[in-house]
Amino acid sequence: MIIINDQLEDDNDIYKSTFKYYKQGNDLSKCLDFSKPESFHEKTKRFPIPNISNINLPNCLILDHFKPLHEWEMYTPTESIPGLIIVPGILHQDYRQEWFEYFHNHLPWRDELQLKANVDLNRRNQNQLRWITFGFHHNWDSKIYSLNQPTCIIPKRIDEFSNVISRYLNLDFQPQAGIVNYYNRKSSLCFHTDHSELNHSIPLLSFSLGSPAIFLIGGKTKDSSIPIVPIVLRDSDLLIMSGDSRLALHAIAKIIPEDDKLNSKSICRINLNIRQVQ
Ligand SMILES: O=C(O)CCC(=O)C(=O)O
Ligand SMILES: [Fe+2]
Repeated sequence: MIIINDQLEDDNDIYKSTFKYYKQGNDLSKCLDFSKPESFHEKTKRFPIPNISNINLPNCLILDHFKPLHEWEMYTPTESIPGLIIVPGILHQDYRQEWFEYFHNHLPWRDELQLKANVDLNRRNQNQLRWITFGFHHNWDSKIYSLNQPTCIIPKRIDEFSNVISRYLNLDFQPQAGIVNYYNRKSSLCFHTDHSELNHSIPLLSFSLGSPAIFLIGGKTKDSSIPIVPIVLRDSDLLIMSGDSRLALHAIAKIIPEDDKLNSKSICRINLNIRQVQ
């Protein structure tokens, strides 16, 4: 009897079953996929990009890496929790590999940035890397940011990236903390919310590099009536979690490796997640 009850509970957890469904299968037919217009045209609303004729970011070395602003497209899914924004493919094709390599081969080994990681960064074991954090560090157990740490270092490229996005999209955003997530073809990330930051009215920026992934986003709690929306996040897609979506449950159910010969331990997707804490 008890076993049957347990089974029922599992089946009733739509978050668990949806995650399992997308983790196990390769069914992309219900996903919003911004590389396939027929998959998203009727399920998203497109809104205009702010009209900024010239942006002046002194010494910004990476501005040329982005597509010109008039080529950016901004969408919000009509069924998802409000406030979720997707800006697909913001980098020029020529720079995408270079950005992946920067986060894969360069950033983690920069001692002076006072990074934290799931591994000993002195050992340079790339394939074991799952995450690094920068800026105000987050205590995973207490879920509290160390706001009194003596220095809060934001890597220059990430600071410039945040500035370009804020200026282009007219956001009031200061990068103060962040995580870089490293995924291999077998990796996934369970449903969670990001609520440790003190000010939830400020959006969170999430930038994907490398292999596509199935991202799921639902409501703020599992008993919410808001549907879980599956979205394929591809190389150089920007996701902004603002408004209600800032505190929504979200997950990465599956990585879709594009190269079948890829070693199962090799990092094939990287996500940069930048937050303003206070
Ligand atoms: O990898 C992703 O796209 C999501 C990462 C994420 O949700 C997080 O770091 O909190
Ligand atoms: Fe998250």
